[in-house]
Amino acid sequence: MTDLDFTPAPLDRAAPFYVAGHRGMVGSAIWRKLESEGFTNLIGRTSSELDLRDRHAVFDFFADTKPRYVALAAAKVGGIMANNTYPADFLSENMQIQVNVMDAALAQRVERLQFLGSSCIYPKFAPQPIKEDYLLTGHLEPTNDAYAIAKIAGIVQVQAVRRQHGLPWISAMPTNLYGPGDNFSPTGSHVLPALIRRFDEARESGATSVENWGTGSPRREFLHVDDMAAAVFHLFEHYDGPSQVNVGTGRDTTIKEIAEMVAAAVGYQGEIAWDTSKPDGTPRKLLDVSRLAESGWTSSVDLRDGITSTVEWYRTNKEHIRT
Ligand SMILES: NC(=O)C1=CN([C@@H]2O[C@H](COP(=O)(O)OP(=O)(O)OC[C@H]3O[C@@H](n4cnc5c(N)ncnc54)[C@H](OP(=O)(O)O)[C@@H]3O)[C@@H](O)[C@H]2O)C=CC1
Ligand SMILES: C[C@H]1O[C@H](OP(=O)(O)OP(=O)(O)OC[C@H]2O[C@@H](n3cnc4c(=O)[nH]c(N)nc43)[C@H](O)[C@@H]2O)[C@@H](O)[C@@H](O)C1=O
Repeated sequence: MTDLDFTPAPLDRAAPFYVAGHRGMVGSAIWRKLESEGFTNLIGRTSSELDLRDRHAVFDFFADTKPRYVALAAAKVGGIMANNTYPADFLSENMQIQVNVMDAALAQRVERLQFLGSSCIYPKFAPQPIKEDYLLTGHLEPTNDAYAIAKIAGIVQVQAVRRQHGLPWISAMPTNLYGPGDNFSPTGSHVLPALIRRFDEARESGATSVENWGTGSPRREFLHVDDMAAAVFHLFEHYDGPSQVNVGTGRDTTIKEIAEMVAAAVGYQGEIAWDTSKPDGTPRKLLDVSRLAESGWTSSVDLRDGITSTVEWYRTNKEHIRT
């Protein structure tokens, strides 16, 4: 694949910048980051104002607002159980959202677009740490194959637009994320918010045992969402290439260790048990983040500090969170 005649440069702070999914955990963090960088023309729509599955509405929206930059952080998102239970929804809704947004952005010749995928695009048993080049070299993890296929299609759409239309769009592949604005639904969420809520409720009720899913032995890499937003902004200004870029910390930990960190952060002192009838998912997915580091960015939020501040955020906001 040939590269484009384009050198990344500072973005124009006054240009219209659409953050798709600006109320979600990642989109809201990107919005905060852009505000702090001085952007004055941010555009956001909730899903009830603009359903991104509605192709005509999306084309009208892009024609009206004519964004120059787009961060595509709108998606149907969930943890291992949600992905495993509703694969048809995860595939169909994500395909519709990303195809509509990218087609409408192409119609308006949007200058810079960044598509967000996920580390689950890589083969279940990929060598660790996982390099960008390992994409499509093996079978996917079955609990999230439908979601992963939609995300892989998004990467290929970005590459195809670059090749056919010469627009310098890019893709970022985040590892597991957490932080303020997360989804704390007991059945639909990812592991960190699920455990924060479960352990905090156990501490409040005086429960002596808490049961988590799987064996606790899988390893995961966790990145704070403020770091993610900083990486997205960095890539807009410093990266241009057809390959997706991994975004993570380069360090992972077992789910058992995560449970112990969360228990300590919330002050829960009872037993930690494991329901091995629930799926473990992929055994390990540690990203190789050297491409991102070479472009000049590394993460900064320490995991224990990030968990502590997320527990504080949860306690302050638990009356209003998504359940
Ligand atoms: N959370 C994680 O651990 C990870 C996330 N990612 C990726 O990051 C991106 C953002 O995820 P995250 O912020 O966690 O997810 P959230 O669920 O927090 O946010 C998703 C956002 O997408 C919007 N959205 C969903 N469906 C539609 C629709 N039909 N029309 C319009 N908007 C819609 C929602 O809008 P509204 O609130 O208005 O309904 C919401 O703001 C996704 O692409 C995800 O795949 C990647 C790796 C890990
Ligand atoms: C970001 C990523 O998110 C999902 O994949 P995942 O990495 O498996 O993420 P998870 O956070 O759901 O689980 C991580 C691990 O933790 C264990 N676990 C224990 N107890 C709970 C628990 O209570 N909830 C959850 N969700 N997991 C739990 C769980 O069994 C697993 O071993 C996919 O949607 C995928 O598509 C994707 O992109």
